[in-house]
Amino acid sequence: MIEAVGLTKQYGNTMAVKDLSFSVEPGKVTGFLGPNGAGKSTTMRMILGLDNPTAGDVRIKGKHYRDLHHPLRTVGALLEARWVHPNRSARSHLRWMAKSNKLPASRVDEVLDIVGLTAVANKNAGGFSLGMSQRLGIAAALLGDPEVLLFDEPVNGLDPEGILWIRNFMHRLADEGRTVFVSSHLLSEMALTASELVVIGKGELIAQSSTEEFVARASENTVKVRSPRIGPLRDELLRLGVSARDEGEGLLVSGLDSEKIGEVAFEIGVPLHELSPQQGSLEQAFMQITGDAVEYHTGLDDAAKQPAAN
Ligand SMILES: Nc1ncnc2c1ncn2[C@@H]1O[C@H](COP(=O)(O)OP(=O)(O)OP(=O)(O)O)[C@@H](O)[C@H]1O
Repeated sequence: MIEAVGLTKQYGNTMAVKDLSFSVEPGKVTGFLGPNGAGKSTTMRMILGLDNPTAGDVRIKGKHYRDLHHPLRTVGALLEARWVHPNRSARSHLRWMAKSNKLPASRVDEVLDIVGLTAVANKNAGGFSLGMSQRLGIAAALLGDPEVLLFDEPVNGLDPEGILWIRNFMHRLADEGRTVFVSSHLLSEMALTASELVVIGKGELIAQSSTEEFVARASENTVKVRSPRIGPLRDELLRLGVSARDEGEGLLVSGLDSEKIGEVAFEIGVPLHELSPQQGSLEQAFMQITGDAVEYHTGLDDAAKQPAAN
C-alpha cells in the first residue's frame, strides 16, 4: 500500500509535482500514467526517499521510506536499467547487493530463477541486452521479497517479447498479492498491463480509477451500424438529432445505444446487418479527459505509434 497526500515538489521555478494525492492498493497492477515530464519519476523518487517533498507526504505501508527498518524487504524498485557494474556477473552483482543489505545469499539464486536468468548468471552483465538488464534490475528489486514494487518506465526500449515478459511478470507479482506501481507514458501498454490507473499531467492528478472506468467514462461511446439501406436510417437518426457519420460501408452512431438504434431501424422498416457497440480506446479516453493540455498531445503522439488497444 502506497499513500500520497498533497505531495508537492518544486525545483526552482519548476513545479514538478503539485498537490498530488493518490493511493496504490495491493494485489493489482496500478499504472502511473502521464506524458514525458509529467512528474512520474520525481514522484517515484519521493516515494523511495531519494528526493524530499517540498510539501505533502508519501508513505509505504504507513511509514516514510526512511523509517522502514528493512527497506529492501518492504519495497523493491527498478528505476533505471543498466546501472550494474559492467564487469560483474549477474550473480556476483546480486550477491554484492544481498550482502550490503544483509539479505541471505541463498536468495540470489532464487531471484535469478524467478526472472529466468539462471543460465546466464555467470556472464558479464555488461554484455546483457536491454531486456536482460531489465530482468536483472527486477531480480535486484525482488531480493528482499518485498510486498511493494515500483517500476519506472520498465518497457522503454524493449522489443515485443521483452514487453510481453514484463507485462506477464507484473501480473504474476500482483497475483501474489504484492503492490505493483508501474509508470509509463504509453497508454496502450498500460491498458494491457494495469487494472488501476493514476493519471497525471503537469505534476497534477487528472484521474485515479480502474482502467475500465477511465476508458468508459471518457471515451466516445459509439455504435457501428451496417445495413443495405443505410441512407434512410442515417436520415432518420439525423432527424432525431442523433449524431451519425459514414464509416466504411456503414455508420458510426454516437449518443444512442444499440437497442434504441435497432428500434428506430425497425420502425422505419430498415433491415440491419450489423449493430455493434464500439469500445473506446485508452487514447480516446486520455484525449477526452486531458482536453487541450498541450503536454498530453506530446504523450499521445508516442502512444499513437503503438498498436491500438481497445
Ligand atoms: N533534479 C531536477 N532539477 C530540476 N528539474 C527537475 C529535476 N528533476 C525533474 N525536473 C523537472 O520536473 C518535471 C518532471 O520531471 P519527471 O522526470 O519527474 O517527469 P516524468 O513524468 O518522469 O517524465 P519522463 O518520463 O520524461 O521521465 C520536468 O519538468 C523536469 O524537467
